[in-house]
Amino acid sequence: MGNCSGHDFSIPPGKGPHHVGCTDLMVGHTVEGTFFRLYYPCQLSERSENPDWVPTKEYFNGLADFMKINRRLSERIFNYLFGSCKIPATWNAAFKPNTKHPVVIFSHGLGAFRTLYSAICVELASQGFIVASVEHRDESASATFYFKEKSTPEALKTGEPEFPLRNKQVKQRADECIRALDILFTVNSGNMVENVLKTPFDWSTLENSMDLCRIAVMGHSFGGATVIECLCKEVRFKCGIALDTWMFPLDEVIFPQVKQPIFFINSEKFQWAGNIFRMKKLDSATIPRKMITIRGAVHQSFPDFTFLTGNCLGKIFKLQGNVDPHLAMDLSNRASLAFLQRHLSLERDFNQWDQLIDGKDNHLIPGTNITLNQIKDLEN
Ligand SMILES: CCN(CC)CCN(C[C@]12C[C@](c3ccc(C(F)(F)F)cc3)(C1)C2)C(=O)Cn1c(SCc2ccc(F)cc2)nc(=O)c2c1C=CC2
Repeated sequence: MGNCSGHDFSIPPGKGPHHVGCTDLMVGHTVEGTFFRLYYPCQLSERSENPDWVPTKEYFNGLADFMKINRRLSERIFNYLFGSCKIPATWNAAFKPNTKHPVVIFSHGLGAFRTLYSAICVELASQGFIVASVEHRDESASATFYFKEKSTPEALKTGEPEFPLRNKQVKQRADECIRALDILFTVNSGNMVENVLKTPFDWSTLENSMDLCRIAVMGHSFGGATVIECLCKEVRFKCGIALDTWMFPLDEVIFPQVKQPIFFINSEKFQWAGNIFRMKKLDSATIPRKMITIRGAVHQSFPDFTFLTGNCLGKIFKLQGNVDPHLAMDLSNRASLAFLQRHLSLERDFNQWDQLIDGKDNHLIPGTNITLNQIKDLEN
């Protein structure tokens, strides 16, 4: 693994039995198109060219804008810190056609983009999943690109109420995840998809490779809200895993329409009573709804940044809590795999981590750290 910034901070490789490949697919030239990064079990290839973690420097500029920091200064800092960072996967490696693979669609958070959750996506692919990490064009990504000017620019104007924009965005995000799923269905049935990006990956090798009865949706923060919206709209998603979900964009009127199991995996530091109160509205006596909290974790414990700076910067930028980043990620990924085995009826050994779904671990809290009376104050 290459060094990211002088120190040896790199994104951990997958722990599963499969080598991991990754490639990009963009269908349609405009902002209405679909754009995602695919992580998949691949054949061992002698050339191990790993793709850059951040695809182009425009993304660093977008990130700077999102964080409201000066572009010139931050571009140099980001390049110094992360410019040489690689994703632990082989770019455009040949797909490994043997069994049918379960599928996960991943939705990034506000200000993020499709490559920032590769520790999660690579782990899932190494365990035999095909993962499509969508790049949203709802103006919630730090940056994205397409090849034709878009219709009308829109962002939150000062004084404008936030909910209507965020609710519109979460609906668009869900549509983009469903469009990505439709494209995977097309590929699986052997039909051609026109990839606007000229990547040397042969998509026809994915024909009949996906187990399209075993599909889950997963996301972080705004992406967690996108999970709930997706489950409501699309029954092909058999379950959802929502990482440190931001519930604000969701209209609670859809909650009774969500019939699939949901797993809320929260950080200890990000959550607050109002947000937990909304998650609890999805509690059900009949449908499996689970929640765990990772002790000492922060919001950034889920995206890749948590691995890429030392403790000092990690603490300053709140990219690391007071839990080891690798431990937090392992707990989240293993609990996720156990939940996916249970609700996609996989024949694997992920049930070895069933205890984590109930928060039975020193570094986990079953449910939430938010005390009930904090939530009760909101009830009346
Ligand atoms: C100025 C914007 N301000 C108001 C919204 C809050 C900005 N903010 C906290 C940040 C993202 C932060 C970040 C990244 C990266 C470095 C770096 F130094 F490592 F590069 C540092 C510092 C800045 C932590 C969040 O938005 C938190 N958050 C996120 S963070 C998703 C993300 C974004 C960019 C990434 F690179 C990685 C991950 N996703 C959500 O869906 C939601 C929220 C809040 C509510 C809903």
